[in-house]
Parts: sequence; C-alpha cells; structure tokens
Amino acid sequence: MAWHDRAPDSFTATLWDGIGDVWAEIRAHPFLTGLKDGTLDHRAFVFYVIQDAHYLREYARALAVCGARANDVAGIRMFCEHAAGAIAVERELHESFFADFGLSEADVAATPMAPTNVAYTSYLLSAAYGGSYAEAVGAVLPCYWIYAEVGRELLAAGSPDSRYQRWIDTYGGEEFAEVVSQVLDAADAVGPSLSEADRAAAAHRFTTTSRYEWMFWEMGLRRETWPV
Ligand SMILES: Cc1ncc(CO)c(N)n1
Ligand SMILES: Cc1ncsc1CCO
Repeated sequence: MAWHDRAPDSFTATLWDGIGDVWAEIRAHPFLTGLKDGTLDHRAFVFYVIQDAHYLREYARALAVCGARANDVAGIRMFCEHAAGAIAVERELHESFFADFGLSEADVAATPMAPTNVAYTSYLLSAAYGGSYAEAVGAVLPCYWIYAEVGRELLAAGSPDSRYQRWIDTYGGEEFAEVVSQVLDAADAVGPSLSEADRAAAAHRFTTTSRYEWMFWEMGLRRETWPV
C-alpha cells in the first residue's frame, strides 16, 4: 500500500510535490494536533462534524459528476462507488457522532453551511462541471489523499479521546487506504495523455482544494460564522 509514496515521476507525485507548504501547515494545524493529544475543544469538533455532513453530501455530488465524465467503465464504476461511499460515511456520522451528541437529522439539516464550506463545495462543483475531466479529478483528489495522510499519521500516534480515535480510525484504516490507492492509480493512468496546459490546470485545481482542506480545519477550530 504505497499511496503516500507514489512513483517519483508519476502525475500524482508531481501534484503532491506542488503542495509541500500547504501539507506542512496542515500537519501542524491545531485542530489536528488537538485531535491527537485530546485537547481539541469538543465544541469545535461538533461544529466540524456537522459541517462535514454537509460537505460529504456535496462532495458525493462532485464524485458522481467525475463518474459521469470518466473515459472508461472502470472510471465510471470507481467514482460512482466512491460517491456512494461518501454518502455512507455521511450516514455513519448520524449513527455515531450525532447520536452521541444528541443531534437529530433535523438539527444537522437546519445548521447553515459556514462560509468556507460553501466556498469549498462550490469550487469543487464548479471544477467538476465546468473544468476538463483532469481538472475535475485534480479538484477531488486532495479530499481523499490529505485525509488518508492525516489518518495514517494520527493512527500511528493514537488519541486519548475515544471520539477522536473513532474519527481517526475511519481515515487511518485499510479500507480508506484502498479507496485512495484506486483513485491515485486512476489519476496516474490519465496523467501521461494530458496536454501540458491541462496538466497545469489540474495541478492548479489540486493546489486550490488542498488550501481549502487547511481552511476547513481552521473553520472548525474558529467555529466560523458569516460576518454579516
Ligand atoms: C473537508 C473534508 N475533506 C475530506 C474528507 C474525506 O472524506 C472529509 N470527510 N471532509
Ligand atoms: C469519504 C470519502 N472521501 C473520499 S472518497 C470517500 C468515499 C469512499 O468510498
């Protein structure tokens, strides 16, 4: 399982090389260090998980669009399975965390999406519908890859908080690692056929959504609200 260590000249390795600064900031983010050492304010975690339920629904839509646009049956099947998988993870949030917190389906639905969440999901859908297929894939990749890298690091460390550990287990586990390997292999299969301009456009999408990944944790930590 080498999704964190792609072949050096592969398209995905080039993409990852381009986000070195963003990845360094993500690893050091207080939301994640707080999950690891258990010091993260529970209110920030609850806020984040509610926002993530909204995020996963829109992310599943973006993956379904990638599925509709894929050039072969393997790509159609993979993205459609992952879209259904993202909805399954969203459903699990209701059965585990929201049940724990005493939050109903209606409570979650009635919570508005925070500004960063609106911006990130709007950007994903804009890339999925309006960009080239490579741009669509470039935009959805950080969601998979960054969470798998974060999960791997946090799983190795472990958390003293059982709820945070449960979150870590979702993304640090073998099942998610397998999903991420599949999508990175699919991206590397299309990489060599892309024009220089399309590769650059896809890399720009990848960098932008990586930045949104950092901003999503910042949104949770600050419990971001609309300023007006
Ligand atoms: C914001 C965000 N990015 C990535 C994932 C991984 O699925 C997630 N659940 N939420
Ligand atoms: C939750 C999630 N994140 C990226 S893909 C996916 C669904 C995996 O099947």
